[in-house]
Amino acid sequence: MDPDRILATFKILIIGESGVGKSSLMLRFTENDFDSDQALTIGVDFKTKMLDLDGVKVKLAIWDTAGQERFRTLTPSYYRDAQGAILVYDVTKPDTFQKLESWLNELEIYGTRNNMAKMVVGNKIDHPNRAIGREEGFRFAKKHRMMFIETSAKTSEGVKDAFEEVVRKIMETDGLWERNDYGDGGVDLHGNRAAGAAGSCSC
Ligand SMILES: Nc1nc2c(ncn2[C@@H]2O[C@H](COP(=O)(O)OP(=O)(O)OP(=O)(O)O)[C@@H](O)[C@H]2O)c(=O)[nH]1
Repeated sequence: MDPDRILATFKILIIGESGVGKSSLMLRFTENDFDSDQALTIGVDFKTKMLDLDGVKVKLAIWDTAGQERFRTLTPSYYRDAQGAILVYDVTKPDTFQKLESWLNELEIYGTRNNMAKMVVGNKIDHPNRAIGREEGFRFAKKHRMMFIETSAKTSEGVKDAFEEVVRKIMETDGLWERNDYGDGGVDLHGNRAAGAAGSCSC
């Protein structure tokens, strides 16, 4: 098999309250960058990234939505067909942790795949004003049968692991994903051209 072939494309959502660092996590993961003045998201933004995981290439389409209600549109289409979701809270802001329950509800209402891989992420652990302990985050995730990790988009701690664990979980879940179809000519229609490319969704 051609080692450059992309096995599959996975859609991963990032959800959570405004300001928790969703766009920053996406920027850190896709471009290894951080902006301390990151602008808030209006509507939806997405980026793609190629990932080589244990010798297998997959393409990730990462969707980042506005945390602020008034900038949230297109909700059902945002959730449609997603195989993975990252639910983010800010470890310095207890209200963002408490709101996780309603984000989880939204995921259950609009998600179209019931065995979606879900990861709870406590972000901003570099910050001195931590208010939610690691154990608390872990307990919430365990209660809802989700994975858990703490991160800092600023220092990059945990960010790669968060995305990679979601991808691993998707890959090991039967029926959650399909192989890319290259047709009989073996031409990679989705191929490396898209690697690392970024774009905005106008759908
Ligand atoms: N110290 C610290 N600041 C962070 C971290 N992640 C994000 N920030 C900052 O927190 C602020 C909000 O980050 P965003 O990435 O815009 O948050 P968001 O969740 O996408 O917000 P919305 O677009 O409104 O939904 C920005 O000023 C970021 O620079 C982090 O890990 N540590």
